Amino acid sequence: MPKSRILYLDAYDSFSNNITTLLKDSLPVTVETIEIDDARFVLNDDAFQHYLNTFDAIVAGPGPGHPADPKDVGLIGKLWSLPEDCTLPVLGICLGFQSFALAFGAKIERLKEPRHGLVRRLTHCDRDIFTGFEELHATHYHSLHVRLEHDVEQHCDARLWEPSRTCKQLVPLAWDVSDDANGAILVGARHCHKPFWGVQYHPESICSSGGAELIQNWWSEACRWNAGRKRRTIVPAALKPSDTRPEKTMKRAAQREPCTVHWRKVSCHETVDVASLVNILRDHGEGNEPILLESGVRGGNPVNPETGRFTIIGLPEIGARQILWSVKDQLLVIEEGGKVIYSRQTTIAEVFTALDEAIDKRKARKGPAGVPFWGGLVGFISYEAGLETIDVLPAKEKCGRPDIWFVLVERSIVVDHIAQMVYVQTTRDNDQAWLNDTERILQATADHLPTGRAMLNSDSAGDVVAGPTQTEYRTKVRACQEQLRAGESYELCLTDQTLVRNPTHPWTLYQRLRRANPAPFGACLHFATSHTHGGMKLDVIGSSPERFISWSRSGKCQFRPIKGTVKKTPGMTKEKAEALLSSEKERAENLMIVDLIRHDLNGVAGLQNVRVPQLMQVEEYSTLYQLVSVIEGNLHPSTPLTAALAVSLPPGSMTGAPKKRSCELLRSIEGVGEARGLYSGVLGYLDVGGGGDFAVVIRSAFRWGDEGIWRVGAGGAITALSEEVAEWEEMLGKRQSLVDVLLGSP
Ligand SMILES: C=C(O[C@@H]1C=C(C(=O)O)C=C[C@H]1O)C(=O)O
Ligand SMILES: NC(=O)CC[C@H](N)C(=O)O
Repeated sequence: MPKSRILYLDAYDSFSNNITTLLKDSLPVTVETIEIDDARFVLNDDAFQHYLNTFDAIVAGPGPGHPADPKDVGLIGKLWSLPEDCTLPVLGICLGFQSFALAFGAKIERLKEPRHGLVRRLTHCDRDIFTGFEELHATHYHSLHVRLEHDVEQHCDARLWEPSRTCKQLVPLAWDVSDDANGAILVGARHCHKPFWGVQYHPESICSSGGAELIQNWWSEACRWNAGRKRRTIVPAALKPSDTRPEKTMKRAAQREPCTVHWRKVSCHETVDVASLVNILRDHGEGNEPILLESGVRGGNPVNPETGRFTIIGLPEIGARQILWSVKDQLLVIEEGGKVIYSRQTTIAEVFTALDEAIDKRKARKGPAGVPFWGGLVGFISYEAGLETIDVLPAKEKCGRPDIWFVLVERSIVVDHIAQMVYVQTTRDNDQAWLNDTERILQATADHLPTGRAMLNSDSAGDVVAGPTQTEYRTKVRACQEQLRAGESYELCLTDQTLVRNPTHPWTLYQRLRRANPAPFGACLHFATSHTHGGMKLDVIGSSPERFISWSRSGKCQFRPIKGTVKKTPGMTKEKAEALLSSEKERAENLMIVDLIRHDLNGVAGLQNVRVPQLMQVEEYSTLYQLVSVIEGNLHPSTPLTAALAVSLPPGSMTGAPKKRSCELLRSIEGVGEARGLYSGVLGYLDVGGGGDFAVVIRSAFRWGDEGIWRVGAGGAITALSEEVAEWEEMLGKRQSLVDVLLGSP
């Protein structure tokens, strides 16, 4: 027997994949998803009705915007007035519920205080789709609500469960009566005789209880209705490939013979000082700048042993292969040996395929066990490249520099800060001489690497060239909150840029930064092309605390979003920070991003078992306390290397939710004359063994060679509960360590 079929109508929400996963996990069904503006159906009601006949039921999803705006609800708006013989059971969630209620006479109004990421206990009628629940906790993401004109004063009044005078067809099923500011809010209802149900909360959220049971209750009701009507679902003919939403994966390159990693291990009796090691390697190198991805150390221990155990020093040869792409000209360029060896206009999806193939070609099966990087591609993907993956156009005049830039690293040194071990590695054949030499140099110095005495070259003071004023920033916070109140977004990560001029050598500046703010994702890199973009140069110094994504060679994929920040002012302790970060505001900010990242992960084809092993724990960094969650899933061995990365850009912690609408809004609110660029993008590596690790580019500065000016981005998540001054101060706190370093006043 073919499985029952549910259609999911996606209103461009950042939680949709969590809902479809919940449906698939809780019911014996297949789920097909289309967007609310699917071009096959928006102007063709016959085709839509024909298509609907191939389903047993529909879930109309949540999303940004207003249910009365056809652009926001699209096809969802057509469900409520279908001809009798086409009607089928629908569950509306949030926006979907509002659209349903609006169609039957309810008023949709703004809440006095929007509720985004807030978890509340519901009062329900214990029947219909709410049968069998004792306590039900519900996560809310809404600014608008359904008003039925109940003239009920008492929350325990039996009339709560009766239709109101003005809206006789809607039967209330659940309320939230815990909200003093907003009064009683309708959170569940059904139509008195049509097969329409709706909830105003998110049953799929990690913090909602009873999601699966609610869905099962609804499915039983839906099946009963279908059986009562003897409704027959038409089994669809085999769908043409163009009829299904393309899976967001790319082709996998054909398997080749595995490459070999040659390596040596040098043990050190003292803590390895990375700066000294880099200085030695620079002295002995061929003039090329090492690429440093450093795990910061404080008092001899990694600042975060879980994400920051290893330091990677890439030693690309002069003329090493580089892969570049920019949003503006969509040109994929490969340079090698100082020449352009490939150049073609491509979509960003093809760039990911090119990166996959570049690694597949060099795939290694064996190398030092436990060392996460054996060689591979090191580089970044800008925020604007991320926007491209979700069809948000960055203002083109803001682009033009490389948005994706990776350099091939064949020789590398990896420091294991816990085992006090240094690995010398090469993926080149016939590289024994280099291995021997480097091992010898490290052996000779290993036991007396000068700790913490790295030489600082001459340096100058810097000056701030441009940056936001408090008034400007606060105006932008207000603009964000107006959008939040209107239901256009649940959370917006507002950012701004400060420009600092300082001609000091980047390596000197980085050495200051690593001492002032050791971080698990420290970075110092210098990239340069020979031809592409007219001979482009880039310097980055970074001290990011935030992992975006990592995946192990065996396919364990992890995200570690940070959301929630407390500055280390005098007298601030971890206990006090924990108390502050346990506030509803901070937890709501974090929860929204956890749900968003679960959605991103649930969207990776073949990925299984999305879980949240750590929900909102306080972690301590040099200058801040941060609230951190961990989301994991298992990648299938056949999943292309960059698949999970490609579907989850730009990082949700730098956008807000829902991601697409929030990015569109931020584009106009931020209005900075420049792209965010590397800031808010990701930086890290793709390893020839099959793993990868990328940080979110924050607490970092970058400089394009032609400018001599460092850009420091900083910002924070704005929610309805944010306070203007506190947001301004949070932004200052986040940029401070970088600005201090660049001004020369650590
Ligand atoms: C926007 C920044 O940081 C992001 C926002 C955070 C927040 O709102 O609490 C925390 C970490 C980052 O994801 C930044 O550092 O500039
Ligand atoms: N989660 C949602 O679907 C939100 C619906 C609507 N945009 C609101 O804010 O009320």
